Amino acid sequence: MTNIHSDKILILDFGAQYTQLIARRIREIGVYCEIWAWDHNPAEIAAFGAKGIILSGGPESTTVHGAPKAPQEVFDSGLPILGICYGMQTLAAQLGGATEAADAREFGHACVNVVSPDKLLSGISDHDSFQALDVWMSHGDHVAKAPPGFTVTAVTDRIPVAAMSNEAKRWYGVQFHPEVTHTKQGTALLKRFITDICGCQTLWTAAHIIEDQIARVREQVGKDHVLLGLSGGVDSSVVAALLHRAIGDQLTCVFVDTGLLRWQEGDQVMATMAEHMGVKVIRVNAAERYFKALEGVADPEAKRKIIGRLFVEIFDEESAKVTAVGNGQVKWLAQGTIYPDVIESAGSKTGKAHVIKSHHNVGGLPDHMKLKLVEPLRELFKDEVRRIGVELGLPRDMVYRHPFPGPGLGVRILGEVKPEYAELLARADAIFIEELRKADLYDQVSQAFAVFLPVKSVGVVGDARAYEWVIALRAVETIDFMTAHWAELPYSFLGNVSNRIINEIRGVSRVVYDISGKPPATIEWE
Ligand SMILES: Nc1ncnc2c1ncn2[C@@H]1O[C@H](COP(=O)(O)OP(=O)(O)OP(=O)(O)O)[C@@H](O)[C@H]1O
Ligand SMILES: O=c1[nH]c(=O)c2[nH+]cn([C@@H]3O[C@H](COP(=O)(O)O)[C@@H](O)[C@H]3O)c2[nH]1
Ligand SMILES: NC(=O)CC[C@H](N)C(=O)O
Ligand SMILES: [Mg+2]
Repeated sequence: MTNIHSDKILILDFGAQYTQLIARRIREIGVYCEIWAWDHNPAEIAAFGAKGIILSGGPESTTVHGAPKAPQEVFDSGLPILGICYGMQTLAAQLGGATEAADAREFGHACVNVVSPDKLLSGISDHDSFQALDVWMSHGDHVAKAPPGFTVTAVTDRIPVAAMSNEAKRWYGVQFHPEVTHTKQGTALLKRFITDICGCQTLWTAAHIIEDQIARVREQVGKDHVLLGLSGGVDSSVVAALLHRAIGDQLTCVFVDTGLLRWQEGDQVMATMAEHMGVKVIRVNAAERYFKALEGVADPEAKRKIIGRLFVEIFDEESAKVTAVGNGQVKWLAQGTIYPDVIESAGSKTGKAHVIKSHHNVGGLPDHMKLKLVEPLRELFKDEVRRIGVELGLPRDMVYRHPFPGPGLGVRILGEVKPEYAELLARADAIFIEELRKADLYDQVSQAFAVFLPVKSVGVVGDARAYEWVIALRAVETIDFMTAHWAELPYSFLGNVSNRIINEIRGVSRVVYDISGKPPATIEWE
């Protein structure tokens, strides 16, 4: 980002899936921050002028020889340090404590008992009668012994050190993840660290981010014409509004009907766009092309790559047809890529995270693209994007729509994609969404959809044997889509949806409900 007048926090990234989330929380609190790889040139640390340093989590293990370490400059800086998960483990390992890999793994919710409140933890609790925190954990290793000079400030019933600190040095460590929303007091803890311990002022706001991005886009594209992949979803609609404001008629949008969209979505998207956006949109009907390219392909990553490649091919073709405004050339492809797309595809700037799945708009991009990318939301999260959308004046319905992945039904039909499966799934999905709206549950879940399982199961329909497909329903509650709870929808509601799907859609004999959290499951099935 551009130079701004704000106190700063430096995050050193050890490759956690959640590193960007730490940055997000800090920006939400109103403080500017940057993420650097843990092995970034340490000589730059002092010059950066941070008021505090956060060491992120990460997939490596400090118990293995050659594990990543915080550079000595971090300790020499005299700044407050907060180690999170791996970050705390490396503090322990580097400062004379001990870590071990044991069976006491913790994934998901844990209750942390505060045994010796310090400046970070004092007065923060989820319970009235004793001081304890409901937190989110994701670790296999743990700190077995705090280093000299450190006090163990919290424990769980599974691990001996859930938090520790050396208050004289202002060095803190937590095994849990304060940055994820499922750690209830997480933001309070981070705020405590950033404002009370590091002494930062909270002046970095959402309006700043819009201004900053508009300035950056103008600088980046100059007088060139930009083509935007517009899906009708939240992210690309917000990009459309942002670019419209930044570069006006130097923008043309392309909406691709992949045949893998929600039921009758193509028409709806075109209607909404014409009504609200006031930008030029070209619709490309490409269903046959997608089905043909996906024929016989069952592997999720392979499917994602094919879908991504076709998107880019189509954008490339369309760019040749556009009558460009400005200096007469389409040079840029804009996309509504947001941070979760990037991090799960291991495209993070620091390159330390592991691949979870290749989002079509990130991992799926071919090496030699004719167009260059403009992705103003690339470092932001969904709720930040929504706030920006509201600030830019987009309609509420559009901004609060459930997200829909670019590969669409392509990753919700497990295994090989066939047109008949897509139709059946789109219809089942439409029933589920319609019922959610009717029951006033749509806004209470963050994302809901149906999944097609290529599994046949026996049923009895009108006294006759049926041997048909299975539909899974998925609904989750989440703020940032990085972690999620399955939604506890009422049984009667689920029963009703199941009845409708089985009765109204020929070829489905069974409906199941997905009760997996993220982690370990992802939101989409592929
Ligand atoms: N059918 C499509 N036509 C054109 N571009 C698309 C299409 N689907 C996805 N894209 C591009 O890929 C990007 C990523 O898709 P993604 O689904 O994550 O975002 P979105 O559709 O804009 O928002 P949402 O997450 O709310 O669905 C989009 O922002 C858009 O640029
Ligand atoms: O545009 C997209 N292209 C993709 O390839 C893709 N894969 C997942 N998603 C959406 O991202 C969020 C997190 O999903 P996962 O937990 O399945 O990774 C959820 O909201 C998913 O719907 C995608 N969006
Ligand atoms: N999330 C983390 O930082 C995990 C740290 C380390 N890899 C462990 O499993 O304990
Ligand atoms: Mg989408």
